[in-house]
Formats: sequence, structure tokens, C-alpha cells
Amino acid sequence: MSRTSAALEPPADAVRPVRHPDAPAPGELLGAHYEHCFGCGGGQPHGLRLEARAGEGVTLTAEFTVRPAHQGAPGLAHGGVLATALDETLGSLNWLLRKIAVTGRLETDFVRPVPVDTVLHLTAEVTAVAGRKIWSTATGRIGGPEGPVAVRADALFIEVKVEHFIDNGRPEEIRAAMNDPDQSRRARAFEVNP
Ligand SMILES: CCCCCCCC/C=C\CCCCCCCC(=O)SCCNC(=O)CCNC(=O)[C@H](O)C(C)(C)COP(=O)(O)OP(=O)(O)OC[C@H]1O[C@@H](n2cnc3c(N)ncnc32)[C@H](O)[C@@H]1OP(=O)(O)O
Repeated sequence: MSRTSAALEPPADAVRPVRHPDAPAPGELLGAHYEHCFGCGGGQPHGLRLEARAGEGVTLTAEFTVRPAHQGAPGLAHGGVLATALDETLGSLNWLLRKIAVTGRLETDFVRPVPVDTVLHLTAEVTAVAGRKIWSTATGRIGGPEGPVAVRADALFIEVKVEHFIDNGRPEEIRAAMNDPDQSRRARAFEVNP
């Protein structure tokens, strides 16, 4: 049973999220927002390589296969890795709003152990928006998209300007990201709510 804290209850004046008209069509893969992202990038040998696909409205689905490098207990996924999968999935939702946002708060329920080699089937949805705040929720199932719930999370993301990264990131990675020739990834990384 979920015991979400009051901090993740949207206020009365929060509104329903609106899918951006240029958001990827339902069924379309979102692709990595950054090659070296531990959650979605292909450039991290032990990264999660999570693949997210746009759904209807402000929803998406994602898959993450637990590999031996992701263990906590013998043969089981580390809880922090599962929280990363949830965080990445929830973070990807913001691309459907065309907002750049970072996680402010992430509350996770670990419901079932997740063995190595398991595919975690994730679904996520933005539930409310108020100003810069974006509330969202995600569920991860094992044994198939309709299988039993293994993990779930509620989160609050806060919209930021691109300066958040430029001002705080290490200069060499920022420079390299700016020079990334992959236009689609650049678009997902840089485009701000046009
Ligand atoms: C040229 C190169 C550029 C590259 C560009 C790349 C773009 C990439 C695209 C997409 C990236 C997505 C990455 C996905 C990865 C997965 C997601 C993550 O893991 S993100 C990493 C983990 N999260 C952080 O590192 C946040 C660290 N925290 C902060 O930086 C600040 O605390 C921040 C921005 C979250 C808020 O700081 P404030 O100064 O902007 O704003 P304040 O006034 O403090 O908060 C605004 C409102 O939010 C509430 N709030 C903030 N934090 C809260 C919290 N933890 N719980 C509840 N409420 C919170 C506050 O109470 C306030 O509410 P009231 O407006 O007064 O109603």
C-alpha cells in the first residue's frame, strides 16, 4: 500500500498536465536525452539503458532489463538502481510537456524483489502541474506488462532553465554536450517549452 507524504499531494490550484503539440507520437521511442546518462544513455557500460516510449496524453511506458552489474543482494536488483529506473522514467515524462525539469522529491515503494535478468515494465504519468512544479507517478511490473507490481514511486519535479546545467555541470561535459552532433538528442536536451 502506498504511503505517499503530504509533500507529494498537489495543491487545490494545480491543473491537469497538457501534452505539448510537438511531443513524440504515442508509440514513439523517446531516445536518450544524454549519451552518458546513467539511466538512459548508451555510453555507460553499466547504465540502465532504459528505453521509454511515449503513450497517450502525458503518459509513457519504459523497459529496463536488470543485469548482473545492478545487483544489491546476490541475484537481486539493488534498490537504488530500481529507484534510478523510476526516476529516469518519471524524468522522461517531462519531455512530453517539453519542459526541462529535475527531481525535487522521489518516494519509492519496493513491493517485490526483482531478480537479475528480469525485465522491469514501467508505466508513468504526470498527474498535476502548478507553476514550475510537476507531480508524477510510476509503477514497475515484472513477468510482463500486466504482471505483479514490484516497485512504484511518486515524484515532484521542478522545472529549471538550461542554465541549471550550464552553471552547475562540470565544464568539459557541458562543452561536449553542446557540441553533440546528434540533433535529436540535442533537441531533447536543449529545447525549452517553445
Ligand atoms: C549547455 C548544456 C545543457 C545541458 C542541458 C541538459 C538538459 C537535460 C534535460 C533533462 C535533464 C533531466 C535529467 C533526468 C535525470 C533524471 C532526473 C534526475 O535525477 S534530476 C537530478 C536530481 N535532482 C537534482 O539534482 C535537483 C537538485 N535540486 C535543485 O537543483 C533545486 O533544489 C531545485 C532546482 C529542485 C529547486 O530549487 P529552486 O531554487 O529553483 O526553487 P525553489 O524555490 O527551492 O523550489 C521551487 C518550488 O519547489 C518546491 N520544492 C523544491 N524542492 C522540493 C522538495 N524536495 N520537496 C517538496 N517541494 C520542493 C519549493 O518548496 C518551491 O515551492 P513554492 O514555489 O514555494 O510553492
